Amino acid sequence: MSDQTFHETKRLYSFLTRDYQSREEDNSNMCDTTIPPVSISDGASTSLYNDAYNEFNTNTFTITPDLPHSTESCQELFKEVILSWNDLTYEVDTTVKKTLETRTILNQISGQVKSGETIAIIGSSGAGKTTLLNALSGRIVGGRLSGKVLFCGSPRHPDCFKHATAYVQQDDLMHPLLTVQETLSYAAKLRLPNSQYSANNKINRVSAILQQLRLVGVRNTHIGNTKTRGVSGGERKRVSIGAELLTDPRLLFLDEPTSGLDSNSSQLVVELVKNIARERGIAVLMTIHQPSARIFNTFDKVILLSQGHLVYFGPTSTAIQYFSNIGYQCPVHENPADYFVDLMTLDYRNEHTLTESKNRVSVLVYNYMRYAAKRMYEGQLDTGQHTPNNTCASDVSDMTDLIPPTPHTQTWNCWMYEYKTLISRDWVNIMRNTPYLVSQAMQSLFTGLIVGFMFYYLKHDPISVQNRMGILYTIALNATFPIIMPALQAFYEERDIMLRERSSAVYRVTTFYISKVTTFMPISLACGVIFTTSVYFISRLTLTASKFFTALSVFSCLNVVSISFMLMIGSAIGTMDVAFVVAPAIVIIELLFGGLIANPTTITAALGWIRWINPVYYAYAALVKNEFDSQVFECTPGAQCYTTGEQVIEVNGMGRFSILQDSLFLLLIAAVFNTIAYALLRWRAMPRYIMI
Ligand SMILES: Nc1ncnc2c1ncn2[C@@H]1O[C@H](COP(=O)(O)OP(=O)(O)OP(=O)(O)O)[C@@H](O)[C@H]1O
Repeated sequence: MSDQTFHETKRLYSFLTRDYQSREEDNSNMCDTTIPPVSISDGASTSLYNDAYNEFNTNTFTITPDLPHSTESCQELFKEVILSWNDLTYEVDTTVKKTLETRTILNQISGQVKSGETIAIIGSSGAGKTTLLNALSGRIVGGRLSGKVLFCGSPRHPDCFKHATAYVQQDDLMHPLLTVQETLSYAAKLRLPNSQYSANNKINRVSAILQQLRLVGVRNTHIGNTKTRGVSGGERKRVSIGAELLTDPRLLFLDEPTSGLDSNSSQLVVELVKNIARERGIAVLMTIHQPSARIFNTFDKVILLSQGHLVYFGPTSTAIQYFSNIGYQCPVHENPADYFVDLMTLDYRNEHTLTESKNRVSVLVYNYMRYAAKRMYEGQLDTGQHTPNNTCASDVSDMTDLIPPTPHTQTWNCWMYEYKTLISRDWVNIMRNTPYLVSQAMQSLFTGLIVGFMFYYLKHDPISVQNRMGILYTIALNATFPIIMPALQAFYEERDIMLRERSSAVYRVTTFYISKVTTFMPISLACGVIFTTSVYFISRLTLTASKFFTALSVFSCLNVVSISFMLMIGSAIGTMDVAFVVAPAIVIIELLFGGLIANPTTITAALGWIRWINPVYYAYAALVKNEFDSQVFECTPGAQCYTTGEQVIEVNGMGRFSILQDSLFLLLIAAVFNTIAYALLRWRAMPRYIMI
């Protein structure tokens, strides 16, 4: 079918599917043939178009309408419409051969989902399934989205919509070291408002979800990931779904919930979701790539998409009949889903197959437009424009005793409760991360012993001056790379979970940020104490209580700066790969200008200022002052060497500030880094979704 035919078909469809009232007003125009039949040299398609046009005018459609006849179907009519969408179109700008082109990803998609209904969005890869799901769930970023989406009959309010709906992402981002029960319990603590749920209520809800999703047998098994063995893929998916169901959403979106699962697990996931949706009156919309025949038949309705166009939207039970009516009879032993997807897929093997498949898709799209227009004309296809009585305010508590009287008015729990829950979750996670803890402790002890014995038993001769400076610089260095890099990796994993949880407004950014600071700092400080103590005692740096504890305090300040720096990099940079290049590059500059490699007083003015913003310089200067203050060195008379520690401090350009001032500068830098990190994290967690 040519582009022109398609365009004309769309015009007709737009006209036919327009709001009933306005169409009534336009009917006279229709009789006056305002939209004339097109004449395009595209045989089959043109003829179909003209047939449809004439059919519409004479009202002699041949497609049998699938009116509900059974009792169950009649009940359908009384279900409330949770979400309806009309003429949903999504366009993005793409650059093709240096020219900017507009690409239409979704093309005038209309439909609706009712309470208790499970609808699958099916199509080949690139058909626009995820885009449609994102558009309906209010998670589209960038591009232009137009059309109308109504939630319970009203335009969506971002906050209310977020709290009343749930989205299960394709990747199950969860803490791998928590058990299934802990994962759900923490989700319940964070997501359910204390004003409506007591601690016991929350425990009961978790138990109910475990039972409903058949997770009781694995309740004490760790979630796991690619590195640690845990529950199976299907169980992990059910945990993800369970965490979302805890809040009793009115509408549940699932992006490819069966991807990566075997057919039995997929079947179980879909069936459980459908049963829970029915029981609780939740409307479910999910994308699915190529479901098995059994799974396909589980869905109440299907949305078949091809190249961003609607090919069929209606009951699963009538899909085969529909396709048969338009000339595509599904073979008896073939999986209908496979058959439909094959029909809707463009065949790129050669030019001939491509043209053929394009024509077929155009015909399918066109036929659906015709079918939809007729159904709408007869008042059977509700695109959700007429839902005046839908307020979604109906109390669904009679469906299950688990649902509280007002399930959708989530309010934030108090700051302290949220913080305590997050910190407790973090500590459980970190304490179970034995490889991380052991490697951090061993690294500190091992390098501490190596450095200590390298400079074993320092004397007070001129050579010991250089060794002392080397050892102090190593202490400063140890508070940079070994602290920043492992923490950065751990932070990225946490950050991704936070961004997912924040997209459902589970907790505040502040509580997340402070909980991270209070988790990472103690561990790095403990490692710092192990390292500094080993070095001090073995190498015999000046061993007085005051000098030792001062060195420990300076080291701790630099640790705090390093953790703040790590948080800033982790918040600023989108991906861990880039962060792992940027962070070391900056730390190397800090070390270069730290005061040992080049005397800071001799560095050119153009670069000399770097030391004033360099935490390593302040830490090293403080450690040098602490060690060399009041020291006397044995210097052979007539030889050129230091006789006092003060000379060392002065000559090496470390005497500008006192130890206290250096420490305060370190804390100031940490405060600046934390402020930037928090602002960036907030910005990153800010929703940029287009919601219509
Ligand atoms: N923001 C965007 N900019 C450019 N192209 C986009 C954008 N969003 C989606 N697309 C394109 O739109 C098409 C549909 O994407 P979508 O992810 O919805 O497909 P899908 O049906 O979910 O495919 P799959 O099953 O492979 O995930 C793809 O070709 C994709 O590249």
